[in-house]
Amino acid sequence: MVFVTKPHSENFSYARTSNNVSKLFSGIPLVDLTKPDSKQLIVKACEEYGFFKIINHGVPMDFITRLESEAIKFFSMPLSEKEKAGPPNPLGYGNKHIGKNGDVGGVEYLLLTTNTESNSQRFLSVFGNNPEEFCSALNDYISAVKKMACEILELMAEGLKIQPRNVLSKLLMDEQSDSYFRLNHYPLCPELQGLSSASARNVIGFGEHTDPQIISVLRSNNTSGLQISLGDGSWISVPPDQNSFFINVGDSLQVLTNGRFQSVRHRVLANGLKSRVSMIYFGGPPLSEKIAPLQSVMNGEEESLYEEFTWFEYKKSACSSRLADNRLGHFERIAAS
Ligand SMILES: C=C1C[C@]23C[C@@]1(O)CC[C@H]2[C@@]12CC[C@H](O)[C@@](C)(C(=O)O1)[C@H]2[C@@H]3C(=O)O
Ligand SMILES: O=C(O)CCC(=O)C(=O)O
Ligand SMILES: [Fe+2]
Repeated sequence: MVFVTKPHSENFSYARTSNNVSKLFSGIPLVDLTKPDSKQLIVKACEEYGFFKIINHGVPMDFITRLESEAIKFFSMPLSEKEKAGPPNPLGYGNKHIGKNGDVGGVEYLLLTTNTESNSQRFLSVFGNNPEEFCSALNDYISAVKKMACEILELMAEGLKIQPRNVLSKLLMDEQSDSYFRLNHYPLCPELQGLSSASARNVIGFGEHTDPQIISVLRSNNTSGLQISLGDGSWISVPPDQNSFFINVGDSLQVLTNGRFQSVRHRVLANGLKSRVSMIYFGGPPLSEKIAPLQSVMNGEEESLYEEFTWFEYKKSACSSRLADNRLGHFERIAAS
C-alpha cells in the first residue's frame, strides 16, 4: 500500500491563474462542444487549470461501452494470462509498477500505441478466442476519441486566435504521431476497509504526475478517485462521470503555448468500495517534432521560456524520470537578469 504525505484538502480551495494570482476554485470547468462559446471556455480552462470536462462530445456511447466491456474481460483473466502481454517495455501489461524507476500504485494496466497494426502483432495472442472483438472496439474508440481531441485542439487554436486552425491538431493527425493508449484497472482495495477515513483517502492508485504529451483524453466508469492539483498543495476530487470525457493539458502543450496553458498535475486514489476502469488517449507529436513555443502565440518581444528540444528528446528524458518529477524543469530557460 502506498500513502501520500501531503494533506488532503476539501473541494474548496484557491486556484493558480496565469498571472499567479490565486482565486477561489469554483468547480471543474465544463465545456459543451456543441455550444458557440466552447473555444473561449476551453482557453480559460487551459489557462487556469489545464483540465476540463467535455459534454456533447459526439463519441458514440456504443464505442465506449464496447471497449469498456473488452477491458473488463481482459482484466478479469488470470494473472498468468495477462502477464503474457508483459512486462511493459513501456508498452504491454503492467501490474502495480508504473514506468521503470520504482513507482508503484494499486493499478494494473495495458499500455498500447495507437498504431493498431503493431498492437495486434504484439499483444493480441493474449486475447485468446476473440482478438478481433478487442481490436475492433479499440480501433473504433481510438479513431473517435482522436477526432474529438483534434476538434478540441482546433477550438484551442481559434480561441487563442492563432493560424492555421490545425497548427496543433496536425501533430496528432500526422502518420508518424507518437500517441499512446492506456487501459487502467484499479481493483477494489479491501485493505481500505479497515482504515480510518483520513488514511483511507490517501492510498495511491496512480501517483501524482503531469502527462508529457500534448493532450490526454480520459474516460472512466462511475468510480471516484481522480484528483487534480491546484498547484498550491491542495487536491480537488473530480466527480466521476461515465458519459463525459476529461481533458488534460500535457507538458508539450504547455511549451507550445509558452506557458500560457499549464499541464495539470493529477493522481488517482484507490477506492475501497468499487473498482475503477479508465481509458486514456495520449495525443503526442511525431518523434522528430521540435517542441517550441508557436510563433503565433508569442507577443512582440516575448522570449521562449524553454530550451529547444524534440519530442524524442523529451520522451527519453521522461522515461528516465520518476512519476512525480517536474519533467519540464530540465528544459526551462534561466531568465537573464
Ligand atoms: C514513471 C513513468 C511512467 C511514465 C514514464 C515515466 O518515467 C514518467 C512519465 C509516466 C507517464 C505518465 C502519463 C502516461 O500514463 C505515460 C504512458 C506517459 O507517457 O508518461 C506514463 C509513462 C509510463 O507509464 O510508461
Ligand atoms: O486512470 C486514471 O484515471 C488516470 C491515469 C493517468 O493519469 C495516466 O494513466 O496517465
Ligand atoms: Fe496521467
